[in-house]
Amino acid sequence: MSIEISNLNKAYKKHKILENLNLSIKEGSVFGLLGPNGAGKTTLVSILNFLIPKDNGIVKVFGFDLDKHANEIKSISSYVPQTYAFYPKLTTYENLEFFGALYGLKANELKKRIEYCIEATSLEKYINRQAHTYSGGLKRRLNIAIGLLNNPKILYLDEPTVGIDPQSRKYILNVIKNINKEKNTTIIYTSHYMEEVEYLCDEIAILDNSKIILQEKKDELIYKNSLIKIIFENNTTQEISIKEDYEQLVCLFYKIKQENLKIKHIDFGHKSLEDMFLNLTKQDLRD
Ligand SMILES: Nc1ncnc2c1ncn2[C@@H]1O[C@H](COP(=O)(O)OP(=O)(O)OP(=O)(O)O)[C@@H](O)[C@H]1O
Repeated sequence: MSIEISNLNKAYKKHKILENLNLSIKEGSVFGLLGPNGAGKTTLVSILNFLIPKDNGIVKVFGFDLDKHANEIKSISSYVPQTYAFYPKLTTYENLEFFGALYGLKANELKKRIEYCIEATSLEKYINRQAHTYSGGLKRRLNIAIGLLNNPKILYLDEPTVGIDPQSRKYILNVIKNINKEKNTTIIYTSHYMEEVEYLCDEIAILDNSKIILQEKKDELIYKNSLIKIIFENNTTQEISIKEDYEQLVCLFYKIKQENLKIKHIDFGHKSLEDMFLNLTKQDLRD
């Protein structure tokens, strides 16, 4: 396991943000952490990255205990925050040199790491341009490039595609997929873009009311929410959830046979992740 959390608690005064939270994340997975505004996603990721302390609970990262092995955990983790975390007056190369030096990387190794980070995020053309001149998509890619400098085994990405166009978003999602595939890096990905999470992640958890209310492999989630839509020749349609309405499905096929109903088209799909999310978390605003 890359992350094992048991009975994690965090509160601000009397406001409980995380309450007896349990979570396990497998090594090498791309893990989507979802939740409504204010659910506690950033709080959880911040605890895992030593930005804020937990109140109590046991947290292990690659077997290292958060309370006892901070240095070991920091050396294998990297956190890419929602905000831009680079110097706008520096170029890509200068930013990477600066942050690489902070990791203590020496000349030769630093050069190699910088080359890898530039290639992984396709920033070759921009290495000598000051970061403040970049588009939103390039800035996001530079943020990720900096996050790769320490060759992390676990990479936290907090809403890395906010405020950029669909082309840049797709590009960044593929960059993330490649990092995971090439290096088996565990990716913890928070986002409000459900279609992104569906495209990228192999496992999904939803945080709400200070607890994990769902954790499921994506394929399993899709299977459980499969829908069959039958359109009849008289243009009436019937949509049936295969898992929930099994009896209804059998009755329908019985009726089709008995009444010799003519089918124009059968569609097979699944509920969108957004529908599943709203179903579970309900529609009322949190913040
Ligand atoms: N320093 C703080 N003091 C008091 N309350 C805080 C503090 N930091 C966060 N909170 C509260 O903790 C809750 C969880 O916040 P957090 O930022 O972790 O949520 P989130 O799931 O990341 O939300 P979003 O999707 O909007 O980014 C919110 O209600 C927030 O107002």
